[in-house]
Amino acid sequence: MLLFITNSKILWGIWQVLNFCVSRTSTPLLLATGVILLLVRLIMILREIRKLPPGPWGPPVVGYLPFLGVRHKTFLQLARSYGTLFSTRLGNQLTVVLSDYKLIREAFRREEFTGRPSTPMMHTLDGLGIINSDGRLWKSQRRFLHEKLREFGMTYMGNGKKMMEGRIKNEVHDLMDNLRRSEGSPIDANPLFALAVSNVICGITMSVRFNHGDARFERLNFLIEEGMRLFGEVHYGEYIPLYNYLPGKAQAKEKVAQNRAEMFAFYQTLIDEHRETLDINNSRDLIDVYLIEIEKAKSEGRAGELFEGRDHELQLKQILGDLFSAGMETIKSSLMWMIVFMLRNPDVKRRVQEELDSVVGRGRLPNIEDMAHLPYTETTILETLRMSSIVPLATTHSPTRDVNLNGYKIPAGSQVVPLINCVHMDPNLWDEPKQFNPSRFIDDDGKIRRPEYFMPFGVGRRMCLGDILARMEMFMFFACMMHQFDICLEDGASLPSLEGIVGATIAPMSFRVKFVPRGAPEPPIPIPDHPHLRHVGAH
Ligand code: HEM
Repeated sequence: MLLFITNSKILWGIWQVLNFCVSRTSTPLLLATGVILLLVRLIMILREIRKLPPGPWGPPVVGYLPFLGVRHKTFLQLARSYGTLFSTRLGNQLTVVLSDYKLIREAFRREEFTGRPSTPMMHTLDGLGIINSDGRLWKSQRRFLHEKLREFGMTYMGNGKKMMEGRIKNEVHDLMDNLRRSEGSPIDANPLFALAVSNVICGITMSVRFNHGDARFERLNFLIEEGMRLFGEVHYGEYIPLYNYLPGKAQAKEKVAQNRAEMFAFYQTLIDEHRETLDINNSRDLIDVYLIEIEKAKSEGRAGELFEGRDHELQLKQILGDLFSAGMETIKSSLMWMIVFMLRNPDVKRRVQEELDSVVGRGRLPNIEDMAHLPYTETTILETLRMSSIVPLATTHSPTRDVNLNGYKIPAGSQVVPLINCVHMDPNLWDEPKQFNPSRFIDDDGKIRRPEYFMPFGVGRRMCLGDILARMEMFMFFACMMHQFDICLEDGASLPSLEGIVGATIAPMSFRVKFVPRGAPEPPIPIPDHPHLRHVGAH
């Protein structure tokens, strides 16, 4: 049945042939011709299907969509039944799921897998930015951002590293102060971590820093959270376009667009302010870098080619949005998971604190230089990333042409997802994968080892662009928090759940925690602001 519906063009052709025959021939001959044609077509379609990876197929139109539930969990179950490369149809989208790390690596290092699927949501975003763009625009933007972000300190080397450490330290100090203000009473730490992490990425991209309680920051966060919720509401429309025309769904989609417009208006104000004070020989942040690039292209007469002919400022605004959403939620969720795992594993917590006390001492805060001497602290972060797999399906890839993978055909335009949570919990790769054990990342001579099946940042050509920043940030926030505070539950409270909330990332469910200062409180160390950083809002 599914085959007949999905091949309506063929049916139409057959119908035409039959009509033609009716007018010229007798009924039995007509029927025989029709049946033969249908059988031939059926065989051709079945042959095509046999080339696809195996997998479950659902009813016509909706496919496996009604049985999907929580995607990464359902895919994990299906991988157990159908193997490490399976496919299924979700609405009108063929989805291919990879859960073998070698296969994921093999696929994602190939140019053909750098495409993004063409879905209604992608159309809303207009293929702009970095995360949802593909083809030449993505390639040029990836190269450009890679180079420019290194200049802003997303590197482990040289002055850039120092500059980035300075920025992060500012936010670490602020966060420590805010946590200390709670005076050891139970709090929901989520908003404080969100603020600190946002300030790092907003500093790099727009020279903006928000203070606690800032209305603009709260609005931005609200828009992002509402965006996620609305995206969930219209999610089925990604697979069945007609779904978005159901009552209520069109409004949700409209609201997504309105929210995006409001965020873009915020970015536009900052772009305009930057343009007024632009010094083309000295870029303060990523907005300046883009404005200088635009000016340069204009003066060299190649403005029309810049960003593959797309609107320059729209592209810049989408880049700002992409980096804010990619760089904020991921790190905040990871840090919140670190707190969860520390509460659930007091022995690990104690060992991290012992290591910090013996290597760093109590007289100063940890810094990036200490990272190399704190293997247990670092591997506690790695183990958190492994167990939480906060981006379990990475971002969806889509082959730009029909490709062959492991003997199967992966058609152009299909959706290809890596099942990172499956790789991270595979008992054939990890000893007792459900146990929280940072030492698994430390080899016999005490060195940290990152096996190739550890892939929290994805792999290949579209691997995370912010992994260096993420590692630095997570280390600084986590090490300083553990150095300064004992993390405890309020009396009688149960341990926070390992079940996460599925949104853009998998974040821990809300919980309250006490930050009890350890030893003498650290005197605040004044660190000069980045010269261009603007403070927004009231303390
Ligand atoms: C714990 C923190 C983070 C994790 C776990 C993480 C994970 C990921 C993953 C799994 C992908 C998709 C890879 C793929 O599709 O194959 C990705 C893409 C991306 N990430 Fe991250 N990320 C983190 C932090 C950051 C930060 C701080 C930034 C900001 C600079 C960032 C920027 C990006 C961008 C721009 C992409 C898209 C790259 C592209 O499409 O070419 N990420 N990240």
